Amino acid sequence: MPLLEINDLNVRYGEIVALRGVSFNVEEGQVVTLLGANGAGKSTTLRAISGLAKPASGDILFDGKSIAGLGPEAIVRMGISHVPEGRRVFPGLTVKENIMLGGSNRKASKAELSGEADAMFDLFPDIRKFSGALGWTLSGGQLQMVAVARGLMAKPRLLLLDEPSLGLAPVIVQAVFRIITEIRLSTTVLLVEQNARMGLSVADQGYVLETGRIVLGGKPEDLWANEAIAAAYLGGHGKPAAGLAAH
Ligand SMILES: Nc1ncnc2c1ncn2[C@@H]1O[C@H](COP(=O)(O)OP(=O)(O)OP(=O)(O)O)[C@@H](O)[C@H]1O
Repeated sequence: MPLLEINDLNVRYGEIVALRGVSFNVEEGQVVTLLGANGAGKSTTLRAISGLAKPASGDILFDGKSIAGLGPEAIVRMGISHVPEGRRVFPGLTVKENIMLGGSNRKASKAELSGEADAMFDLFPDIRKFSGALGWTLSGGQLQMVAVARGLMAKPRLLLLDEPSLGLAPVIVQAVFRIITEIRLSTTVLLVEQNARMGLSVADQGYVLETGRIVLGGKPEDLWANEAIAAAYLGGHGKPAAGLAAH
């Protein structure tokens, strides 16, 4: 049984149809990457899974149980943690306190959460020096690491990661993706990325969304071989980008 099963999912924002008949599975232990241009529906897919967007129809099964329409708190308690785009951190708290907040869904004591947050800095050494600081100024990459560390504090069975590379310099993107390769050793990951090269480099399976529909899916090596993946990024004109073709 897949850990996550999405069947014929439709999501609307008022008149706007954001997802049309989206179906795919995520097997336990896999990294699955959703690719697609701006507005294709990638974030909406994650929002529907984590309970932030209500499906108009279709179903979402997690570990065999329907979670479609449940609220975000119930869903996080079941073991799904969502790291949204935008890396929101709370400026009135230290970096460590920001990370500890991610564990507030669990029954763990403050001391346990504190110990686990300290251990997170082994995975994210770049932000260790900010651990206890107030009034910190973090770079985009460091904010992203705080957001991912916070998501991991929920000890999720499934981590939803929305565009972790957005706006980051290439060297920082590589650091973030190195962390994903470590996370995947213990956690199933559903990743949204516009950076196809990076997104597929860590994936077992990839899907391309276009205007709310899955137009292509498969193993990374098969997707690379298909010009449609380039087309998805070039507005559907089918001209392969040099970077993609060179893979
Ligand atoms: N809160 C909202 N209200 C109305 N329409 C929305 C809302 N959020 C998203 N949409 C619309 O739903 C569609 C899918 O958006 P979504 O954010 O899921 O795409 P995306 O692939 O994640 O793109 P991006 O990378 O820009 O976030 C788009 O047409 C978008 O304009």
